[in-house]
Amino acid sequence: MPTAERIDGKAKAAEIAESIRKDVAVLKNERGITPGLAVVIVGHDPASQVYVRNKKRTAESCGFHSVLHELDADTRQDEVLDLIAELNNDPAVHGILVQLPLPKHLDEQLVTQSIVPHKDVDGFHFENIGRLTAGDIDNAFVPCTPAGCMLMIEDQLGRDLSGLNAVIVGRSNIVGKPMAALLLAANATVTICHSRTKELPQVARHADILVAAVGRPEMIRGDWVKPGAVVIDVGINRIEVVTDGEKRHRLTGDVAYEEAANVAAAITPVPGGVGPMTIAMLMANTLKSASS
Ligand SMILES: Nc1nc(=O)c2c([nH]1)NC[C@@H]1CN(c3ccc(C(=O)N[C@@H](CCC(=O)O)C(=O)O)cc3)C=[N+]21
Ligand SMILES: [Mg+2]
Repeated sequence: MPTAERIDGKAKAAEIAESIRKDVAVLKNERGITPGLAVVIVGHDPASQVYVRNKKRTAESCGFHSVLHELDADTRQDEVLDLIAELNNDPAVHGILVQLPLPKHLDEQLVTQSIVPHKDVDGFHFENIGRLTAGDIDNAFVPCTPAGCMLMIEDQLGRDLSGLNAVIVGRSNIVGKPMAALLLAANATVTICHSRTKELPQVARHADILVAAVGRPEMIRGDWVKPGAVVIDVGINRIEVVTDGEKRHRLTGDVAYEEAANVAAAITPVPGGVGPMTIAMLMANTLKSASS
């Protein structure tokens, strides 16, 4: 029997969306502002299309103005940059998100840095990364996935993580690095691990807060987890399983859930954990942009 609390990201995200919906009504009534979110997707990757549709649906349920720009996979870089320039200048658009990954012929860095920082609701612009890293968090857009993880960690442990060891497995610009900045700002002692880290299981076992963001299905086993730890599973891996002779796809995280749940105090499931919280934080960032 797993003893850990299952952290319900889906339910928490729904509560956040409900609260945003109320704030949007007030913003419309008092200032005549409707938050606007523009999502740009290039190409036809099925997983990306699922995420983008989720984002659009949630934005509409929050009362936002939501526009989806679907570009062909062979769209030229200058055409993408022209669209972003148009959205940068559109007063009805408060947030711009370009879905990653982009097709190989496009320069992701050039594209993400072309979004004006005050509409960069993904928090990928260097100005927002700089503010976050320098501790000017209130004036930054914080990347949505680590922001969502942080809210779930706060629910478990409070806002001051003094004396606690946080271990992040994964060093991406989108998750690992901003997650480290947020945990550090909350006074945790932070270790970032990656594929070149020696004796990873041993390092992980020191974690009071373990964040898994590697993109390898169920890599983190039960015996990597310190008893009583809070485990945040950022991984979203589609794996093939065979049930009754039929091939199916199943979603799984970077953590072997059942094993870890026997040791941890609390753990996020996949699906229904970090994913929905990521979308909720995108809505929160867009509302913040429209309000300021
Ligand atoms: N510019 C940009 N910003 C992003 O924030 C961004 C991105 N590009 N590219 C891809 C990743 C991934 N991502 C997810 C968001 C929600 C779920 C989500 O809602 N997941 C559901 C399950 C959805 C399913 O069935 O696939 C869940 O975990 O419960 C997953 C993944 C945002 N990303
Ligand atoms: Mg994000």
